[in-house]
Amino acid sequence: MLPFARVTVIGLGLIGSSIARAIRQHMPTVRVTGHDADPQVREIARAIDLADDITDTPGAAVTDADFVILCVPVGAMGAAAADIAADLPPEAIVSDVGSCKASVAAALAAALPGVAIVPAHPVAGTENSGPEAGFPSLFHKRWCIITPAADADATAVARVEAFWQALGAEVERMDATHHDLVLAVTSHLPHLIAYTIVGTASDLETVTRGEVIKYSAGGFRDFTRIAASDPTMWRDVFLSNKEAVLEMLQRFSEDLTALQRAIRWGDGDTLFDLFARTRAIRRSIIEEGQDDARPDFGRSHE
Ligand SMILES: NC(=O)c1ccc[n+]([C@@H]2O[C@H](COP(=O)([O-])OP(=O)(O)OC[C@H]3O[C@@H](n4cnc5c(N)ncnc54)[C@H](O)[C@@H]3O)[C@@H](O)[C@H]2O)c1
Ligand SMILES: O=C(O)C(=O)C[C@]1(C(=O)O)C=C[C@@H](O)C=C1
Repeated sequence: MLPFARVTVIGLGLIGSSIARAIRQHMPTVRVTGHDADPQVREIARAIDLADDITDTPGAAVTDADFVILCVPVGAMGAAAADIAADLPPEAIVSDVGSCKASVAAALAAALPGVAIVPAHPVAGTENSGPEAGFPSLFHKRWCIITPAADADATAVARVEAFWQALGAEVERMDATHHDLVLAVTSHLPHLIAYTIVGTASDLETVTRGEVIKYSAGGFRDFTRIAASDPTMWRDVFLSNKEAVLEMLQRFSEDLTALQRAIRWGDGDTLFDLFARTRAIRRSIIEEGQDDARPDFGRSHE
């Protein structure tokens, strides 16, 4: 049995449009309604036939929904939730896909008192944004972490879990604060490092823009992909997950200082031991099949 019959997606960018496409692929009888605050995005969504209906107002999108997923930047979650509050059917379940969970859970609870809220985070994405960047296999074999409050309705949680499993994801439940700490080191800090290194390289007088492009075939190129990620989304992530990111950044700075010292004092053993350990980590990730599902990594995305 399908977990939901009428799903509404608010925010039709990379993640929202991927969810709409994935529902079409995996649950074709489910009615999908979409809304985006940006009229241009709505126009594109209609042109590419992203959903059964694209509404001009958030209220009209949710009037008969049994499941609403907010797919807007984390800083806009509270406003997007407030926009649907008056028109939400009393039995509807609300979720989100935000990259940080504690701040979003607080914003949703404040805007939607009495509503069944089951926050989720599909740990899958790309550096691209907008309705045309999405693809239906984005969530295949990728983690989706759900972070229900301790007193959340068990049936609502099970239905949201079944929804993500139907889209091909592997679901794990986690406490929101723990999620934010884990993701600070596995996702947020790597983005901060990529933004920094690409910014630093382009600021250096000796590395002209031409040379950055010319010599970016190797490791630097991987950083430029991450550093091309959406500025609004990532500004919001760092402001929303401030405490956890600052804690991980402090730890990272200490480790970087230790490496700086090893280089200064010619301590090759320290460098070699770390690099051998990190190589093993990369290899175990590949062996576990947690490699990349993005279309530009050579997999089919239909
Ligand atoms: N991009 C990723 O890799 C990734 C992965 C997992 C989760 N997420 C999370 O998913 C969410 C969406 O990210 P995305 O990459 O799809 O971004 P995106 O920029 O591609 O799309 C966001 C869309 O939300 C719309 N929007 C903004 N405020 C709105 C509002 N108040 N009401 C309605 N629409 C509104 C924008 O017009 C835009 O079309 C974010 O919370 C992000 O943290 C992103
Ligand atoms: O692969 C990428 O481009 C991503 O940045 C995806 C990524 C990640 O850091 O893994 C980014 C943010 C999300 O919240 C989840 C996934």
